[in-house]
Formats: sequence, structure tokens, C-alpha cells
Amino acid sequence: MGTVDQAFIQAQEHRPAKSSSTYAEGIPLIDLSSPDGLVSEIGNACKNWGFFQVVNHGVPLEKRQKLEDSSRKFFGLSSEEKRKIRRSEKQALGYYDTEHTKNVRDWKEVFDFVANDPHLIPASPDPHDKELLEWHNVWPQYPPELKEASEEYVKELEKLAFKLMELIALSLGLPANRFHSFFRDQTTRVRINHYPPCPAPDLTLGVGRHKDGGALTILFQDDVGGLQVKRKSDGEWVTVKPTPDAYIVNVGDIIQVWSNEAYESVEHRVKVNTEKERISELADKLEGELSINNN
Ligand SMILES: O=C(O)CCC(=O)C(=O)O
Ligand SMILES: [Fe+2]
Repeated sequence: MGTVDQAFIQAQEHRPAKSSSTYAEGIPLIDLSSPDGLVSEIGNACKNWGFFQVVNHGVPLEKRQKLEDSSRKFFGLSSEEKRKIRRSEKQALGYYDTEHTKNVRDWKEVFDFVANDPHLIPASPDPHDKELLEWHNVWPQYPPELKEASEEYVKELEKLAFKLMELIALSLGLPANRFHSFFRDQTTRVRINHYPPCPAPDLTLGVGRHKDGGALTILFQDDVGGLQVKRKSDGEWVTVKPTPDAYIVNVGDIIQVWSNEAYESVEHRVKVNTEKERISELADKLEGELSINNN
């Protein structure tokens, strides 16, 4: 076991189990192309797990692959090169490699961009404070295709997000378009996560335990795996087995509120390993007034 900086070390009770982890066989895998029973499948998944996977989702494989390939090229650059577009207090988007979740550093680096560029957000949670902040996308010089790949991909993901929001509304007995107007001033943020191999995977986490603060998160993970969900039925951490070309969807804090707590935003985290790097891409649908990441 190698050593890592103290900043990455999780408290004993939050470290991932040493033994091989339990796969979450029960997380529903839902085929979006088959309308029979779809709404109730989504509703049951949201109620029982807060998580589900979707296939036949309509996002073209080649668009996702292009984003993944160009992201891998970007993360392969030197730290110095990547830090040229590093996130700062004034600049909320771009590259970041020192994120902390619950005050412990995550074993990861990320690249963030938004669908609507620039995106305006309230400067503070105070509704009387009318000051707005502007979020601008920043793109690296290399690889040049990352910008186009990102812009094309997020359009496809937004279509999927709206489809899912409609299904969730229907599953709550509401009209399909019930949530649409809440997203007028919203954006979708895409985060590409890169988890390098870690010499001490039993002491650290790629992302520490957290709930997602947005409405809905749509995640793609490569074939390495590592996402763990705290199973509602018994509180055990279970691993979501990678399914080729499937998206993992989870409800965030905002849907928990909109559903009057019928659907719960569930805790999850990411385990890392000694040998393989891992890439995941996630889009979270953020509601305009509440676009605060509460990791
Ligand atoms: O990479 C993953 O599998 C999940 C990442 C995550 O949960 C997050 O960034 O909020
Ligand atoms: Fe998350």
C-alpha cells in the first residue's frame, strides 16, 4: 500500500470496504424504447432506489465516444497545461483538481462546462440580492475538438433530461410538462471526472459520500466501475456494475422537494483502485434559483 497526502484520507467509518464490494443487482435497468409500464417502472425505481439505469436512451453512441476520447486526451496533458484553465473564485467552470467533499480531498480531477454559455446565476441565496454572476465556459487549446464534442453532446443530453423529467412528472401523477417552466432560467452543467489510479484505495475516495444538489443527474461511467450507492433498504454501500451504453440516473435534492419527499436524493460515492484510471461524465439539470453544488 503506497502513501498519499493526509488531505485525501477518509475517517475510518467512511472508508470503502477492503473486500470486493457487493454489486447492486437490484438497481433497475429501464428500456426507454418500450413504453409498456415505463412510467411505473421509473416511479418504482425513484421510490425504492433513487437511482436507475436507462438503455435505448436516444443519445448517439458516437457523440458520447467523441467526448470521452477528447476528454482522455485533455486529462493526459501535464498538470501545468491543464491548470491554464483552472477554476477560480471568479471563474466557476473549467479544470479543477483539488475538490473536497465534506472537507476531505477527492482523488480525482474534473472538467466542467455548461449548456448555456454564459449562464447567469444569483450571487447569493438571498432572494432580495439581485446581483448576478456570469459563468463562462473555458476551453483548453488541446485537444481542439473537445469544445465541439462537448457542445454537441450536451444538446443530446438535454433532450434525454427533458424526457426523464416528463416521465418522473407522470410517475408522480402530474402532467408530463409540469416541471418544464421551472427550468426556464436553468442550465445543464456537464462534469467530466477523471479518477487516476490510486496507491491507497482503501483509505481514499474518488468522490466522498454526498447527495446531488440539482434536480436530476445523468451519468455515464466507463467499464472500470467504482460508483457506489447507499442502498435504501439496508444502508449498505453497493457498487453499480457498468452496463455498456447505459446511463445511470439519480434524483437530486430538488426532485426530493418537488415530489414532497416521495422520491429521495440518495447518498453515493466513488471508490478508486490501484490499477485503472476511470472516466465518468455527468450532467446535472440545475434549477435556476438553486444552482448551488452542495457536495
Ligand atoms: O463518477 C461517478 O461515478 C459519480 C460522480 C458523482 O457522484 C458526482 O460528481 O456527483
Ligand atoms: Fe454525485
